[in-house]
Amino acid sequence: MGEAPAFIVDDLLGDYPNGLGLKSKGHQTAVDAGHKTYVIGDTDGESALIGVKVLEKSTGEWIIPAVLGTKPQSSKRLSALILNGDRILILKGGSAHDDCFWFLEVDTPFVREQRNKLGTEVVAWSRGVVGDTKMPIVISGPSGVGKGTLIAKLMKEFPSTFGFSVSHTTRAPREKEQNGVHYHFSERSVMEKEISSGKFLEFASVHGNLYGTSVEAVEVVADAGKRCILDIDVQGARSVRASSLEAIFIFICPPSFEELEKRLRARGTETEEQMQKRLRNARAELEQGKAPGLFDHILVNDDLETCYKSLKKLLGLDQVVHSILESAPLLVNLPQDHSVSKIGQKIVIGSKEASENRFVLDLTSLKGGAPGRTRGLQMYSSDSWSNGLNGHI
Ligand SMILES: Nc1ncnc2c1ncn2[C@@H]1O[C@H](COP(=O)(O)OP(=O)(O)OP(=O)(O)O)[C@@H](O)[C@H]1O
Ligand SMILES: Nc1nc2c(ncn2[C@@H]2O[C@H](COP(=O)(O)O)[C@@H](O)[C@H]2O)c(=O)[nH]1
Repeated sequence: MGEAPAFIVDDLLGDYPNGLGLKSKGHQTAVDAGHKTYVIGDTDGESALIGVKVLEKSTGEWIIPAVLGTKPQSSKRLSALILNGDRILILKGGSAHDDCFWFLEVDTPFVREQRNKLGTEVVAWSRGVVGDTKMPIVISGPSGVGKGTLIAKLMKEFPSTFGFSVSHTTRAPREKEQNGVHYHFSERSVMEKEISSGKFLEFASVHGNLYGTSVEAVEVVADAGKRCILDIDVQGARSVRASSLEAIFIFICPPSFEELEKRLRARGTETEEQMQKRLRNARAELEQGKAPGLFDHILVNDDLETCYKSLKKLLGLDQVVHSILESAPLLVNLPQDHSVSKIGQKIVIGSKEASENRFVLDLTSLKGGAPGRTRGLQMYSSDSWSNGLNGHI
């Protein structure tokens, strides 16, 4: 719990009631959700990032919540509205199309889970991505099976489609491994501290070292408009499966245990002792990989090209791609001074300067959310909507 600040919410806000259950005053906005009021914006007058304070209305107490996810940069004109009682849509006036829609999750399953875990008030940011970016892909399997090789082929053939989630690890870098590219190489004490502060989507002790996927690692890929690939062990896959991140889970098997050992030896990156440890763990992982409900697909990596072809097939990469024009989403920057009104799952956004410029933000097909990005937002001009092209009110 924070100290009561030297202001009350009505002093901060109140000039711009807009009929949406929110009040905003330029750099700040306030939204009611149940018995709490969320004050969002320039809350300390100093930070370049959007801050959040929570007023518990029944007690009049102010709470400074733990804020998860990448925080948005502040904006001079913020609008906000509550959706389904569990998340707040924030519109950042004067921002580019890839930075103007954000969701502050206040009571989603992820936030509730983190609230229980951290024992404190929690909110989580998730940037809204316009268009149909597909859900992340988790690739798992024993050490040496060829996960990295398959992922490298995919990234090489489809560089603008896929992005790699760069994990953190306490293991020492191998020759040719670059910090920030293959892994974020970390000190154990630092990584443990970051784990307890909620920075990681999942983490596990693997072959004697800590490995983990930060929320940011997944968000960076979504922000680049790419589909995220995670190369993680079976424990990590289980944690992601239990988390709120929707993903497709693929397990890679070797054709035989002998072949797995041969590949690991031929790679020549491990000492004999480490290799024995990895091979011991591989037996357990191969058993766990078959656990019902954990993996959506199992691929045997015998002949590399055949396995790669199967991987592409299950990711739908062998299908005819729609024309770019057909699938390209409408991307517009948000005017600084804008009006917002909500009709069902559709948000009508108008420009105060050019009244003919009105757009509809359609939230009907939202996917994902914190941790990670909120995908599936659709934008179209209000003309195409009123002409009946995009469904009825
Ligand atoms: N189908 C295959 N046939 C023969 N060799 C392969 C095949 N796939 C990968 N390899 C080789 O096996 C070795 C291990 O592959 P890779 O490093 O991709 O495994 P990995 O699953 O990512 O391992 P780790 O989990 O330890 O990172 C590499 O030397 C790679 O070139
Ligand atoms: N649970 C997680 N496992 C991870 C992560 N990053 C990598 N891994 C797995 O660790 C082993 C060993 O990798 P190596 O690079 O040391 O050979 C392998 O199975 C990876 O899939 C992670 O973030 N979380």
